[in-house]
Amino acid sequence: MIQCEGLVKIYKTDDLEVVALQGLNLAVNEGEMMAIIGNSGSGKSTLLNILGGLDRPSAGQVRVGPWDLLKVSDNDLVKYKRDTVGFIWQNNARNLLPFLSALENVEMPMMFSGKLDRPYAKQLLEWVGLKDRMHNKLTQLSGGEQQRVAIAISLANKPQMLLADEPTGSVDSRTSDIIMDIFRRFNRELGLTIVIVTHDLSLAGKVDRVVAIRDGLTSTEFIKRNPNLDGAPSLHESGGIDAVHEAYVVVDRVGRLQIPKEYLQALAIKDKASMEFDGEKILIRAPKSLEGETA
Ligand SMILES: Nc1ncnc2c1ncn2[C@@H]1O[C@H](COP(=O)(O)OP(=O)(O)OP(=O)(O)O)[C@@H](O)[C@H]1O
Repeated sequence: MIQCEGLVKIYKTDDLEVVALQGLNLAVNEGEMMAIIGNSGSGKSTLLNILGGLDRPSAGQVRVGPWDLLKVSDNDLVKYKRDTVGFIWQNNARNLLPFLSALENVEMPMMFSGKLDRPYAKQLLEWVGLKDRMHNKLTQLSGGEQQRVAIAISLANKPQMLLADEPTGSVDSRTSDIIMDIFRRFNRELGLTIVIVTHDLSLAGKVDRVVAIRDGLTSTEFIKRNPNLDGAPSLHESGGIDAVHEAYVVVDRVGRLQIPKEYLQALAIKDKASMEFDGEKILIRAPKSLEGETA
Protein backbone atom coordinates (compact mmCIF):
# COMPACT_ATOMS: atom_id res chain seq x y z
CA MET A 1 0.00 0.00 0.00
CA ILE A 2 2.79 2.43 0.98
CA GLN A 3 6.24 2.40 -0.61
CA CYS A 4 8.82 5.02 0.40
CA GLU A 5 12.31 4.79 -0.97
CA GLY A 6 15.06 7.27 -0.30
CA LEU A 7 12.45 9.77 0.84
CA VAL A 8 13.90 13.22 1.54
CA LYS A 9 12.18 16.25 3.02
CA ILE A 10 14.06 19.50 3.44
CA TYR A 11 12.44 22.51 5.08
CA LYS A 12 13.92 25.81 3.96
CA THR A 13 13.44 28.85 6.14
CA ASP A 14 15.39 31.95 5.05
CA ASP A 15 19.01 30.80 5.06
CA LEU A 16 18.38 27.73 7.17
CA GLU A 17 17.79 24.21 5.85
CA VAL A 18 16.40 21.44 8.04
CA VAL A 19 16.66 17.91 6.67
CA ALA A 20 13.65 16.29 8.35
CA LEU A 21 13.80 13.04 6.33
CA GLN A 22 17.11 11.97 4.93
CA GLY A 23 16.49 9.04 2.57
CA LEU A 24 13.86 7.12 4.48
CA ASN A 25 12.67 3.68 3.35
CA LEU A 26 9.35 2.26 4.46
CA ALA A 27 6.95 -0.34 3.12
CA VAL A 28 3.47 -0.88 4.54
CA ASN A 29 1.27 -3.70 3.25
CA GLU A 30 -2.38 -3.35 2.44
CA GLY A 31 -4.49 -4.22 5.50
CA GLU A 32 -1.61 -3.75 7.92
CA MET A 33 -2.00 -1.93 11.24
CA MET A 34 1.37 -0.56 12.22
CA ALA A 35 2.98 2.17 14.30
CA ILE A 36 5.85 4.54 13.69
CA ILE A 37 7.68 5.56 16.84
CA GLY A 38 10.48 8.01 17.38
CA ASN A 39 11.64 10.82 19.60
CA SER A 40 10.53 14.39 19.17
CA GLY A 41 12.04 15.84 16.00
CA SER A 42 12.81 12.45 14.44
CA GLY A 43 10.58 13.18 11.42
CA LYS A 44 7.41 11.23 12.27
CA SER A 45 4.92 14.02 11.58
CA THR A 46 6.80 15.06 8.46
CA LEU A 47 6.43 11.52 7.11
CA LEU A 48 2.75 11.35 8.02
CA ASN A 49 2.02 14.74 6.44
CA ILE A 50 3.67 13.59 3.21
CA LEU A 51 1.70 10.31 3.23
CA GLY A 52 -1.48 12.28 3.90
CA GLY A 53 -0.82 14.64 0.97
CA LEU A 54 -0.58 17.65 3.31
CA ASP A 55 3.05 18.29 2.44
CA ARG A 56 5.20 17.60 -0.61
CA PRO A 57 8.39 15.51 -0.49
CA SER A 58 11.66 17.10 -1.66
CA ALA A 59 13.12 13.99 -3.33
CA GLY A 60 12.97 10.20 -3.43
CA GLN A 61 9.99 7.98 -4.08
CA VAL A 62 6.70 7.79 -2.26
CA ARG A 63 3.79 5.77 -3.58
CA VAL A 64 0.46 5.04 -1.93
CA GLY A 65 -1.45 2.44 -3.96
CA PRO A 66 -1.52 3.81 -7.52
CA TRP A 67 -0.60 7.36 -6.43
CA ASP A 68 2.89 8.76 -6.93
CA LEU A 69 2.98 11.53 -4.33
CA LEU A 70 6.12 13.13 -5.74
CA LYS A 71 4.60 13.72 -9.16
CA VAL A 72 0.89 14.05 -8.43
CA SER A 73 -0.75 17.29 -9.66
CA ASP A 74 -2.37 19.68 -7.19
CA ASN A 75 -5.84 18.75 -8.49
CA ASP A 76 -5.22 15.03 -8.11
CA LEU A 77 -3.79 15.61 -4.64
CA VAL A 78 -7.15 17.06 -3.58
CA LYS A 79 -8.84 13.86 -4.85
CA TYR A 80 -6.25 11.71 -3.09
CA LYS A 81 -6.81 13.49 0.23
CA ARG A 82 -10.58 13.22 -0.10
CA ASP A 83 -10.94 9.61 -1.27
CA THR A 84 -7.88 7.55 -0.36
CA VAL A 85 -6.73 8.78 3.00
CA GLY A 86 -8.32 9.52 6.36
CA PHE A 87 -6.44 11.64 8.92
CA ILE A 88 -6.61 11.90 12.70
CA TRP A 89 -4.67 14.42 14.73
CA GLN A 90 -3.87 14.50 18.42
CA ASN A 91 -5.55 17.86 18.64
CA ASN A 92 -8.90 16.97 17.14
CA ALA A 93 -10.05 20.60 17.03
CA ARG A 94 -8.61 20.57 13.52
CA ASN A 95 -11.22 18.03 12.37
CA LEU A 96 -14.25 19.09 14.35
CA LEU A 97 -16.86 21.84 14.24
CA PRO A 98 -17.96 22.48 17.84
CA PHE A 99 -21.33 24.09 17.04
CA LEU A 100 -22.54 21.05 15.06
CA SER A 101 -23.72 17.67 16.38
CA ALA A 102 -21.55 14.56 16.16
CA LEU A 103 -23.69 13.31 13.29
CA GLU A 104 -23.50 16.62 11.38
CA ASN A 105 -19.73 16.59 11.84
CA VAL A 106 -19.48 13.14 10.24
CA GLU A 107 -21.80 14.20 7.40
CA MET A 108 -19.72 17.29 6.60
CA PRO A 109 -16.92 15.59 4.60
CA MET A 110 -19.57 13.49 2.83
CA MET A 111 -21.29 16.70 1.70
CA PHE A 112 -18.01 18.17 0.47
CA SER A 113 -17.52 15.20 -1.79
CA GLY A 114 -21.19 15.20 -2.86
CA LYS A 115 -21.92 11.77 -1.34
CA LEU A 116 -24.09 12.37 1.70
CA ASP A 117 -24.95 9.00 3.26
CA ARG A 118 -26.75 9.50 6.58
CA PRO A 119 -27.22 5.76 7.35
CA TYR A 120 -23.46 5.23 6.95
CA ALA A 121 -22.66 8.28 9.10
CA LYS A 122 -24.89 6.81 11.83
CA GLN A 123 -23.30 3.42 11.37
CA LEU A 124 -19.82 4.91 11.84
CA LEU A 125 -20.87 6.64 15.06
CA GLU A 126 -22.38 3.39 16.28
CA TRP A 127 -19.13 1.56 15.49
CA VAL A 128 -17.14 4.03 17.58
CA GLY A 129 -19.60 3.57 20.46
CA LEU A 130 -21.48 6.87 20.18
CA LYS A 131 -24.91 5.62 19.08
CA ASP A 132 -26.62 7.41 21.97
CA ARG A 133 -24.64 10.63 21.66
CA MET A 134 -24.79 11.29 17.94
CA HIS A 135 -27.18 14.24 18.27
CA ASN A 136 -25.12 15.94 20.95
CA LYS A 137 -23.14 19.03 20.03
CA LEU A 138 -19.40 18.54 20.15
CA THR A 139 -19.14 20.85 23.15
CA GLN A 140 -21.31 18.38 25.10
CA LEU A 141 -18.88 15.50 24.55
CA SER A 142 -15.76 14.59 26.51
CA GLY A 143 -12.27 14.74 24.98
CA GLY A 144 -12.23 10.96 24.46
CA GLU A 145 -15.69 11.03 22.85
CA GLN A 146 -14.62 13.88 20.57
CA GLN A 147 -11.63 11.81 19.53
CA ARG A 148 -14.02 8.99 18.61
CA VAL A 149 -16.09 11.43 16.54
CA ALA A 150 -12.81 12.40 14.83
CA ILE A 151 -12.25 8.72 13.94
CA ALA A 152 -15.77 8.48 12.47
CA ILE A 153 -15.15 11.69 10.45
CA SER A 154 -11.86 10.40 9.10
CA LEU A 155 -13.69 7.35 7.73
CA ALA A 156 -16.70 9.20 6.33
CA ASN A 157 -15.48 9.00 2.73
CA LYS A 158 -14.49 5.31 3.02
CA PRO A 159 -10.73 5.78 2.66
CA GLN A 160 -8.43 2.79 2.14
CA MET A 161 -5.86 4.10 4.57
CA LEU A 162 -6.04 5.81 7.95
CA LEU A 163 -3.17 7.99 9.22
CA ALA A 164 -3.23 8.89 12.91
CA ASP A 165 -0.80 11.35 14.48
CA GLU A 166 -0.61 10.71 18.24
CA PRO A 167 -4.29 9.63 18.33
CA THR A 168 -4.11 8.74 22.02
CA GLY A 169 -1.84 11.62 23.01
CA SER A 170 -4.39 13.61 24.97
CA VAL A 171 -6.59 10.87 26.46
CA ASP A 172 -6.23 8.61 29.53
CA SER A 173 -5.08 5.02 29.20
CA ARG A 174 -8.60 3.54 29.33
CA THR A 175 -9.75 5.77 26.45
CA SER A 176 -6.51 5.01 24.67
CA ASP A 177 -7.36 1.28 24.84
CA ILE A 178 -10.88 1.96 23.53
CA ILE A 179 -9.46 3.94 20.60
CA MET A 180 -6.93 1.22 19.75
CA ASP A 181 -9.70 -1.42 19.89
CA ILE A 182 -11.79 0.67 17.49
CA PHE A 183 -8.81 0.90 15.11
CA ARG A 184 -8.33 -2.87 15.30
CA ARG A 185 -11.97 -3.47 14.50
CA PHE A 186 -11.87 -1.21 11.44
CA ASN A 187 -8.64 -2.86 10.38
CA ARG A 188 -10.13 -6.38 10.66
CA GLU A 189 -13.62 -5.73 9.42
CA LEU A 190 -13.06 -3.12 6.70
CA GLY A 191 -9.51 -4.18 5.76
CA LEU A 192 -8.36 -0.62 6.50
CA THR A 193 -4.61 0.00 6.40
CA ILE A 194 -3.69 1.96 9.54
CA VAL A 195 -0.50 3.89 10.27
CA ILE A 196 -0.20 5.37 13.76
CA VAL A 197 2.52 7.84 14.66
CA THR A 198 3.37 8.02 18.33
CA HIS A 199 6.11 8.36 20.87
CA ASP A 200 4.08 6.17 23.23
CA LEU A 201 5.70 2.74 23.37
CA SER A 202 2.72 1.30 25.22
CA LEU A 203 0.78 1.23 21.93
CA ALA A 204 3.29 -1.21 20.50
CA GLY A 205 1.55 -4.34 21.80
CA LYS A 206 -1.62 -3.34 19.99
CA VAL A 207 -0.21 -3.24 16.46
CA ASP A 208 1.34 -5.84 14.16
CA ARG A 209 4.60 -4.04 13.55
CA VAL A 210 6.47 -1.03 14.88
CA VAL A 211 9.02 0.91 12.87
CA ALA A 212 11.32 3.23 14.76
CA ILE A 213 12.53 6.44 13.11
CA ARG A 214 15.71 8.12 14.23
CA ASP A 215 17.08 11.32 12.66
CA GLY A 216 14.83 11.04 9.60
CA LEU A 217 15.69 7.41 8.83
CA THR A 218 14.04 4.11 9.70
CA SER A 219 16.38 2.50 12.22
CA THR A 220 14.73 -0.50 13.89
CA GLU A 221 11.74 -2.71 13.16
CA PHE A 222 9.81 -4.55 15.84
CA ILE A 223 7.71 -7.44 14.57
CA LYS A 224 5.17 -9.23 16.73
CA ARG A 225 6.40 -12.67 17.78
CA ASN A 226 2.89 -14.09 17.51
CA PRO A 227 0.90 -12.16 14.91
CA ASN A 228 -2.35 -13.86 16.04
CA LEU A 229 -1.96 -12.59 19.56
CA ASP A 230 -4.20 -9.57 19.71
CA GLY A 231 -4.48 -7.22 22.63
CA ALA A 232 -1.01 -8.35 23.54
CA PRO A 233 0.19 -6.99 26.87
CA SER A 234 1.11 -3.34 26.71
CA LEU A 235 4.51 -2.27 27.88
CA HIS A 236 3.13 -1.32 31.29
CA GLU A 237 2.29 -4.95 31.93
CA SER A 238 5.00 -6.76 30.02
CA GLY A 239 8.00 -4.71 31.02
CA GLY A 240 9.47 -4.10 27.56
CA ILE A 241 8.86 -4.04 23.83
CA ASP A 242 10.97 -7.22 23.49
CA ALA A 243 8.38 -9.24 25.43
CA VAL A 244 5.96 -8.98 22.51
CA HIS A 245 8.17 -8.10 19.56
CA GLU A 246 11.34 -9.26 17.90
CA ALA A 247 13.63 -6.29 17.12
CA TYR A 248 15.50 -6.02 13.82
CA VAL A 249 17.90 -3.33 12.74
CA VAL A 250 16.94 -1.94 9.33
CA VAL A 251 19.54 -2.42 6.59
CA ASP A 252 18.94 -0.39 3.45
CA ARG A 253 19.55 -1.45 -0.14
CA VAL A 254 23.17 -0.37 -0.16
CA GLY A 255 23.91 -2.01 3.20
CA ARG A 256 23.69 1.02 5.49
CA LEU A 257 22.35 0.68 9.01
CA GLN A 258 22.06 3.09 11.91
CA ILE A 259 23.99 2.38 15.09
CA PRO A 260 22.28 3.88 18.17
CA LYS A 261 24.05 6.98 19.52
CA GLU A 262 24.27 5.40 23.01
CA TYR A 263 26.31 2.47 21.62
CA LEU A 264 28.65 4.80 19.79
CA GLN A 265 29.08 6.99 22.85
CA ALA A 266 29.69 4.00 25.14
CA LEU A 267 32.57 2.91 22.90
CA ALA A 268 33.65 6.50 22.11
CA ILE A 269 33.24 5.79 18.41
CA LYS A 270 33.12 9.03 16.43
CA ASP A 271 33.69 9.01 12.69
CA LYS A 272 35.17 5.54 12.18
CA ALA A 273 35.03 2.06 13.61
CA SER A 274 36.65 -1.26 12.91
CA MET A 275 34.52 -4.10 11.59
CA GLU A 276 35.18 -7.83 11.60
CA PHE A 277 33.30 -10.71 10.07
CA ASP A 278 33.92 -14.15 11.58
CA GLY A 279 31.68 -16.13 9.25
CA GLU A 280 28.67 -15.83 11.57
CA LYS A 281 28.76 -12.41 13.16
CA ILE A 282 29.76 -8.91 12.25
CA LEU A 283 31.60 -7.19 15.07
CA ILE A 284 31.88 -3.41 15.22
CA ARG A 285 34.45 -1.95 17.62
CA ALA A 286 36.20 1.30 18.37
CA PRO A 287 39.39 1.71 16.33
CA LYS A 288 42.48 0.53 18.23
CA SER A 289 43.73 4.05 18.97
CA LEU A 290 40.37 5.01 20.52
CA GLU A 291 40.27 1.87 22.67
CA GLY A 292 43.56 3.01 24.16
CA GLU A 293 42.10 6.45 24.93
CA THR A 294 39.03 5.09 26.70
CA ALA A 295 40.94 2.41 28.69
N1 LIG B 1 7.53 23.55 8.70
C1 LIG B 1 8.76 23.32 9.13
N2 LIG B 1 9.76 24.22 8.89
C2 LIG B 1 11.01 23.98 9.29
N3 LIG B 1 11.41 22.89 9.99
C3 LIG B 1 10.47 21.97 10.28
C4 LIG B 1 9.09 22.13 9.87
N4 LIG B 1 8.39 21.05 10.29
C5 LIG B 1 9.27 20.25 10.93
N5 LIG B 1 10.52 20.78 10.91
C6 LIG B 1 11.74 20.18 11.49
O1 LIG B 1 11.89 18.89 10.94
C7 LIG B 1 12.33 17.96 11.92
C8 LIG B 1 11.33 16.81 12.06
O2 LIG B 1 10.12 17.33 12.59
P1 LIG B 1 8.80 16.45 12.83
O3 LIG B 1 7.71 17.38 13.26
O4 LIG B 1 8.54 15.61 11.64
O5 LIG B 1 9.24 15.52 14.04
P2 LIG B 1 8.38 14.57 14.96
O6 LIG B 1 9.15 13.29 15.06
O7 LIG B 1 6.98 14.48 14.47
O8 LIG B 1 8.41 15.34 16.35
P3 LIG B 1 7.27 15.52 17.48
O9 LIG B 1 7.09 14.16 18.11
O10 LIG B 1 7.87 16.52 18.41
O11 LIG B 1 6.04 16.01 16.77
C9 LIG B 1 12.51 18.77 13.20
O12 LIG B 1 13.87 19.12 13.30
C10 LIG B 1 11.64 19.98 12.98
O13 LIG B 1 12.15 21.09 13.68
